[in-house]
Amino acid sequence: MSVLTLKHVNKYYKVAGNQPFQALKDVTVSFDKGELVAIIGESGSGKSTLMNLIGGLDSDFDGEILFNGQNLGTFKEADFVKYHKENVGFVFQSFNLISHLNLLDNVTMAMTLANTSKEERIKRAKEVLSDMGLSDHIYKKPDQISGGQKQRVAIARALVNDPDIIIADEPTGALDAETTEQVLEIITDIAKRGKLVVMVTHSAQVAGHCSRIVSIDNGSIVDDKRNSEPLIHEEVKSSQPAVGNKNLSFFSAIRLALLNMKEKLSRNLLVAVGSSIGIMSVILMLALGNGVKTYINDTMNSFVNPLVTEVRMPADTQGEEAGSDDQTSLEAMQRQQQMEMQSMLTADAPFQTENLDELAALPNVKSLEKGYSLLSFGANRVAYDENESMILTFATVSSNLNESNLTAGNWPEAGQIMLSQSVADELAEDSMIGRTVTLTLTLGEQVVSREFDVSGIFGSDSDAMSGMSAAYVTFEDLNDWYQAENMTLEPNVVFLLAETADDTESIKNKVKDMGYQGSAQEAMTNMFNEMLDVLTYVLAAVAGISLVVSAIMILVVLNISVVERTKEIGILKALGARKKDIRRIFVSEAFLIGLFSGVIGIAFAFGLGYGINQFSLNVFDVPIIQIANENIVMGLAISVVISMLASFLPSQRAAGLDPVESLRRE
Ligand SMILES: Nc1ncnc2c1ncn2[C@@H]1O[C@H](COP(=O)(O)OP(=O)(O)OP(=O)(O)O)[C@@H](O)[C@H]1O
Repeated sequence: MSVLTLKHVNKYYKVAGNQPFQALKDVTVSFDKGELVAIIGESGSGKSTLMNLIGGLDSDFDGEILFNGQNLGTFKEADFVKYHKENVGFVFQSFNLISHLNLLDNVTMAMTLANTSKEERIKRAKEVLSDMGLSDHIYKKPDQISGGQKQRVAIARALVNDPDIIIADEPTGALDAETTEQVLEIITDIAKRGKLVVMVTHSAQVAGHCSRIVSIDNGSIVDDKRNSEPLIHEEVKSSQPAVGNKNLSFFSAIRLALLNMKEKLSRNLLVAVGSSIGIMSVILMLALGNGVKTYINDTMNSFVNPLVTEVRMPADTQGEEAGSDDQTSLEAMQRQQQMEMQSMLTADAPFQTENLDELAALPNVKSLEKGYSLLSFGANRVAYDENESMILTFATVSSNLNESNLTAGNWPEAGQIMLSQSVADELAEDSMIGRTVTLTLTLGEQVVSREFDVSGIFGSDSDAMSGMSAAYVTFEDLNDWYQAENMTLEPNVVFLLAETADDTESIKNKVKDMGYQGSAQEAMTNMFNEMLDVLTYVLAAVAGISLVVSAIMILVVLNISVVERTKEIGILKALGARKKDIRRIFVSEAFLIGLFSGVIGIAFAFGLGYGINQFSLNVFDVPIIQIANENIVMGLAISVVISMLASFLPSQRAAGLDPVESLRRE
C-alpha cells in the first residue's frame, strides 16, 4: 500500500466578492516509501497548495487524501495533531527556526509538545544533530550559524520524531551550490532509510537528484516521471517508541514562556513594573487600614483590664430587666420616664438582682463587681479654690480601669477621688494630689456636693484618653452618698472578672447572647472598626482601578507578542501543537508577568511602607502601615488572576491562527 494517495483532489480558495479560485484540479497521485519526489512547476501552479494539503496544514479540500489508508478529510483536530507529531516532518525554504531558542531546544520542540521525558528529548535531539554534523553548535541560537547549518537544524527537527513523510518546500532555495549538494545528500539519505520525501523545487539540478519528478501546471499534474526505483536501501525505523499522545506540560509551557520573555526582557520588565504599581497601591491601602485599626484598638484596650468584661443593660430596655419583656405595668413606665430624664445626664439602666445573679453564675466568672457611671454634658463638675472643671465621665473605680494608666498618686480609697489629667490641669497648675476638691453631681433630681481628697491622676498627656475629663470615686463612697440623700444606688454597670484573660472573649460573647450590652468604649471601637473596614475597602477599590489599566497594558503587550510570533505559532502547529498548547504558552507568559508584577508590587509596598512607618513612628509613635500575610497573598493572587484574564483574548487569537497563513507571514 502507498504511504500517501491523493484521489481526485480539488482545492478552492475563497476570494471575497469573487468566484472561488481553483488552485488544484482533480489531482490523483500516490507516493511510496523510499521515494524522493520533486514537485516542479511554474510559480503559482499550486505546488505549495499541494504540500499544505498533504502536510495536513490545510484540511479544506474535495476528494481524498489517504495516509496509510486513513483519509485526512475525516481528521479531527486531535488526528491532525497526532499526524504532525508522528507522521510528517516539515522543512522550509526559510528554515523557520524559532529565533529565541537554541538549536537543541528547536530540535526538541516537537518532543516537548509531546511531553517526551527530558532525558529522552535531549538524547534523541543530540543524536540527530550529531548526524547532521552539528554537535558543536547545539547551544547556539539560529542567528549564530550559517544558512546550510540552519537548514540542517531544520532537517534534524523534521526527523527527530522519526516521521514517515518529510515535506520540504524548496529546502535548498536559500543555499549556495555547495551547501545545496550537502543538504541534498542528507535528504537523499533520508529517502534511502525508507521515508517518503516530497520536495518542491524550482531547480532542475535538484530535481535531477530525485527518484521521481511530478510536474504541476495550473493546478493539474501534467507529468509524472520516474528517474529510478524508490531509493530505499534499508528501512530504518527508530527503536524508540513513537512520541505518544501526551501533550505540552505545564512546566514546559512555563519554560517556553520564560525563554520568550527573556528575549523581550526590558519590555516585560516594564510591563511588570507598570502593573505592580496597582498591586502596591491595593496592598498599601489594606495595610493602612490594618495599621489604623490596630492603633485604635490598642489605644482603647490599653485602658482596660484584659480580665474584665464590662456589662451594661440593653439600651432598649431602660428600666426593664434583660430577658423579661412583659413588664408593661404603670410602675415600670414611670420608672422608665424617670430613667429617661436622668439619661439626659447619665446613660444606662440599672441592674436588678436577677440580672446580677445570672451574670455572676456564668461559667469562668470569678467575681462580679458593681459599678456606676454617669455621662454628663456640663451638669457634673469638680471645683477647687476658684477653679472649676466640667466632667464628662463620672464613674466608680473598678478593676476595669487599668492601673498602669495611673500617672501620679494612688488609686482612690474611702473619701478620695481620682481625676483625669485634663481635669487636674484645669484646677491647678501644680500637682493636685492630696488637695481637697468639691464634687457636684446631679443625683436623681437633686444637685448635691461632697468633698473628696485627690488620691491620683489617671492617664497621661500623650494618650488619647487624657483629653477626656473624668473623675472616679469608690462604689462604697457613692453608695454612702446616695443613702445620705435618702436614695438607693443601683449599679448601672457590672464588671465580670474572668479566671484567665483567655476566658474573657467567651464571657463577652455569652453576655452579648443574653441580650446585654458591652462597654460603650467597646461599642465605639466596633463601630470604628466597621467604618474603617468600609473605608479601607473603598480606598483599596479606588487603588484597584489602576489594575484595570494594568490588565489593558498586559492585553496590548500580549497582542503585540501574538503578532510578532505569528510565524512561530505556525511552526508550532506544524510540529503538532494543539490550540490548547498555543493558548497555554501565552497564558503561561501572562501568569509569569502577573507573578513578577505581584512580587515587585509586594516589594514596593514593603519599601514604601517602611518609609511611611519611619515617618509615622516619628510623628505618632506607631507604625501606621501594617502589611498582613493575607494582604501579600491577596496581592499576588489578584496580580496573577488579572494578568491571566487579560491574556484570554490574545491567547485565544493565537490559538485560532491558521497555520498556512502564519507560516507565510514574513
Ligand atoms: N489563500 C489564498 N487565497 C486565494 N488564492 C490563493 C491563496 N493561496 C494561494 N492562492 C492561489 O493559488 C494558486 C497556487 O498557489 P501556490 O502558492 O500553491 O503556488 P506555488 O506553485 O506554490 O507558487 P510559488 O512557486 O510561487 O510558491 C496561486 O494562483 C495563488 O494565487
